[in-house]
Amino acid sequence: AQSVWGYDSDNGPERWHENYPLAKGDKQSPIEINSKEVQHDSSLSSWHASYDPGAAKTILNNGRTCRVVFDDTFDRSVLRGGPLSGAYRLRQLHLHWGSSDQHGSEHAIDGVKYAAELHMVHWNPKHGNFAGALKQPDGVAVVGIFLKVGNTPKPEMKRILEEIENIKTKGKEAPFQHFDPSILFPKSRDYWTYHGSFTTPPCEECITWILLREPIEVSSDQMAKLRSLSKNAENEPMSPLVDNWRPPQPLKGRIVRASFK
Ligand SMILES: CC[C@H](C)CCC(=O)Nc1ccc(S(N)(=O)=O)cc1
Ligand SMILES: [Zn+2]
Repeated sequence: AQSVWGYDSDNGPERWHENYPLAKGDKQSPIEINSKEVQHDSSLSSWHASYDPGAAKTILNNGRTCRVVFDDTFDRSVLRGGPLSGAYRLRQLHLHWGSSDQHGSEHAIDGVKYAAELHMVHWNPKHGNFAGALKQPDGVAVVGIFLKVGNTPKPEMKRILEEIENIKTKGKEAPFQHFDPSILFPKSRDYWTYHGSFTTPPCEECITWILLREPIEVSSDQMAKLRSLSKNAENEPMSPLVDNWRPPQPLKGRIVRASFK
């Protein structure tokens, strides 16, 4: 029987469409960004995040990623501006990473893959709730931040990585409070934006992607910490949680706009 979707050969991205037909849609994510084909759009305004550190609730390992969950029951932590109209509520953030520093990001820029990619997931409250928002083309907005291995690692990542000890195996969850995720943003607000999908099943095409051009730096040790997470539950055989990324999908004529020249 088809096991639940994942990133292994028997349940990975090449087979998702068997249970999730949207995976073969024509607005799928991630994509390969080719700078030469990007259109600079001077009408794109800058985006603004106003997050309440008190909205952070818990951090969990769901066997596929490490996710921080926020209180999104009212307009408490919101993203606005850029390609968006209205305020989108921050719901969760999570990461995708590789088995080595040379790969792990989902989007690629001119063939360059980063060691990891952090996603901050927001939804449009005009659609009532998250489940309703993912049925709408303007339902969800995800800010993507690339993580690059370098020698001036960003101390702000430490808070998330320190919690990893407490959520080593699938199903583990720990309190994660008083955290403002905007400390993770790089200096530059330059971004690319395009319309796409969840990069995991059910692959709904409801996402306005806002990909930040400037990566944040992490150390190789920090990446090793991320790779010490397991996709198995506590009493199951050890299986490292690595390579939880979907490869780039066909652009199918979509335009990628840049906020910068
Ligand atoms: C039932 C709908 C959905 C499974 C609820 C869970 C969820 O939030 N999924 C999700 C969110 C973000 C991304 S990504 N990687 O940022 O494109 C991928 C999947
Ligand atoms: Zn993601």
